[in-house]
Amino acid sequence: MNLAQLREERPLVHHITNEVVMNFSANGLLAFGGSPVMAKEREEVEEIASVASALVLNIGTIRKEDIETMIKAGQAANKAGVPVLLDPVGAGATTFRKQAVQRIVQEVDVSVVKGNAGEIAALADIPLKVKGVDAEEEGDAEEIAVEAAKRIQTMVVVTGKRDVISNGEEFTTSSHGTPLLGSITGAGCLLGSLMAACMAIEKDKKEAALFALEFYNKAAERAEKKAVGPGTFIPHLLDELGKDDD
Ligand SMILES: Nc1ncnc2c1ncn2[C@@H]1O[C@H](COP(=O)(O)OP(=O)(O)O)[C@@H](O)[C@H]1O
Ligand SMILES: Cc1ncsc1CCOP(=O)(O)O
Ligand SMILES: [Mg+2]
Repeated sequence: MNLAQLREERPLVHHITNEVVMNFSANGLLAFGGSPVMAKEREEVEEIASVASALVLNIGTIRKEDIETMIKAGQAANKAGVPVLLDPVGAGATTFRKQAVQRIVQEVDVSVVKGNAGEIAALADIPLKVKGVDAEEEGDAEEIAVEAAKRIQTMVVVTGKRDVISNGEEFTTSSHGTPLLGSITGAGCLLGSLMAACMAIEKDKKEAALFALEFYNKAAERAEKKAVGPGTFIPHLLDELGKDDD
């Protein structure tokens, strides 16, 4: 994965995402070196998705009418060869969310699904308890990642204390980061934006996902050292995302 190339090209990442994190994701992606655009009007999503360098579908505050919009955008991206990242936020919390993401993975050729253990387990119908948008128990992240990737036939990234990437046959684990990431909202969503930007530059999806995971979590480790709490962690994280990896 060539970070200098990413920062030179500034890939345009089209987001159909939740209202909670829009601003944070845009700022974090800009700091990293990408170019964000948030657009969810059904009339325009196909046009934007097909000229973007990557598409993020994040169901955090999804409403019924948004499902169709996400599918349209995803299919336009597929036609144009634009990679699609799905974040099944809160998929384990309600039947509505679970069915929405299950429909999206059926109708869109999703390049990578990234979520916490509870969300990925729900999407793949693997039993696990969840509460709201956070996983209540991590379960076996490796087992969930491999089984989910096998069932939905796409690359899966399970995030948490340990992050696991799997294609359904093998898995790779990464253990960087800080629990402070769990004290701010949008930490997972922003990781998805970075991963999508990396997929625009690096065609090997696993390499792109692993680079984004490690770069992001190492930036968070550096930010933690400078922060006094979640409030000051956020600006330090944004600053660290703009630096080179060590
Ligand atoms: N306890 C932890 N220790 C280190 N890193 C963590 C921890 N929990 C989450 N992370 C990191 O925070 C980011 C968001 O992960 P997670 O909290 O699972 O997502 P979400 O916010 O979508 O639930 C990931 O980069 C993950 O590696
Ligand atoms: C709190 C909340 N509620 C709906 S979407 C959202 C943001 C979730 O962000 P993340 O999954 O990155 O923690
Ligand atoms: Mg999340």
